[in-house]
Amino acid sequence: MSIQPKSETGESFVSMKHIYKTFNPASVNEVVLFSDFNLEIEKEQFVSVIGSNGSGKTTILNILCGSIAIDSGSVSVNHREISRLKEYQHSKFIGRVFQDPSKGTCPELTILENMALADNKGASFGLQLGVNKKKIDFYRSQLELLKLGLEDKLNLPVASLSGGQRQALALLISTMTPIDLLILDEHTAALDPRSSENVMELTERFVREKKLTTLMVTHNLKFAVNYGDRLVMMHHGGIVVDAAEKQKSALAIKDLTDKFNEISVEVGN
Ligand SMILES: Nc1ncnc2c1ncn2[C@@H]1O[C@H](COP(=O)(O)OP(=O)(O)OP(=O)(O)O)[C@@H](O)[C@H]1O
Repeated sequence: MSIQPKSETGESFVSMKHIYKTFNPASVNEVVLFSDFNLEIEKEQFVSVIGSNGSGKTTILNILCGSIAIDSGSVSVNHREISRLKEYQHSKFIGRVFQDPSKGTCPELTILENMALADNKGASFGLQLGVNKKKIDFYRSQLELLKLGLEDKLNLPVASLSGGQRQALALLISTMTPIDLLILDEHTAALDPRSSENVMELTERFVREKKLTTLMVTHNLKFAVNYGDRLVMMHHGGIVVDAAEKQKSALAIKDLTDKFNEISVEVGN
C-alpha cells in the first residue's frame, strides 16, 4: 500500500502540533500530561498506538474528537484546524468505535433504525419505510460486507446481538458515510478472543477497502504488530517508539514485551 505524500504545504493529513495539556492545573490533582506533544499521520495510514497506563493514549483520541480541549497547540484533520470546533462538529468527519459495544449503537433500536440514524448523522431519521426501499437495499448491501448474516435481521433490536456483532455493526456504521479519520478506541478489548480476531480482520478489510486514515489504540500487542502500517508506543505523554514500514515489519512481539517490561503494558486483552 502506498502512503499519500504530504500536501503542498508540507502538513500531514492529521496533525497534532506542539500540544500542551494539563488536567486540574494548580491543584493537588494536577496532571501535566502533554508538554510539546507532536503526532503526524499521513492520508490512508493505519497507525496503532500502544503504551503504559495513563500515558495519554485516550486523551489523544479525546482531543481529536473535541471532547477534551487543549491548553495550546494546533490540531488539524484534512488540513483544517479543528481544535476550536464544538465536539458535535467533529462527528461529521471523524468516526469512532469505542471499547464498550453498547456505545456505538442504540441497543433499543433495530439494526435498520441504527443505520438510518447514522446515515443522517444523528438527525431525526424520519425513514419512510414504505417508500424508501432504495435506502433499505443500500443498508442491506452494507450489512452483507460484514458476512454475519445481519442483512436478514434488519428489524432485530441491536440489544439482541452479541458483543462481536455489535462491534462489527458499530464499525460499519461509523464508516458508512465518508469520514476523514477513523478512531478505534480499544474496540476489541471487551470481546472474547475469537470475536476480537474477527472484528480485527474486519477492521483491516474496511480500512484497506475504504482507504481510511486510521488511529487505533489497543492494549493487544499482537494486533499492534500484525495490523497497521505504523506502530507508536507511548509513555508519560510522549512517544518512545515510532516504527513504520520495514522497521515495523521487523518488530516482533518479544521486542515490544521487552521494551514494555519497564512500562508495564498488558499483553493481549
Ligand atoms: N478528564 C480528565 N480529568 C483529569 N485527568 C485526566 C482526564 N483525562 C485523563 N486524565 C489523566 O491524564 C492521564 C492520561 O490519561 P489517558 O486516559 O489518556 O491514558 P491512557 O494512556 O489512555 O491510559 P489507559 O491505558 O489506562 O487507558 C492520566 O493520568 C489521567 O488520569
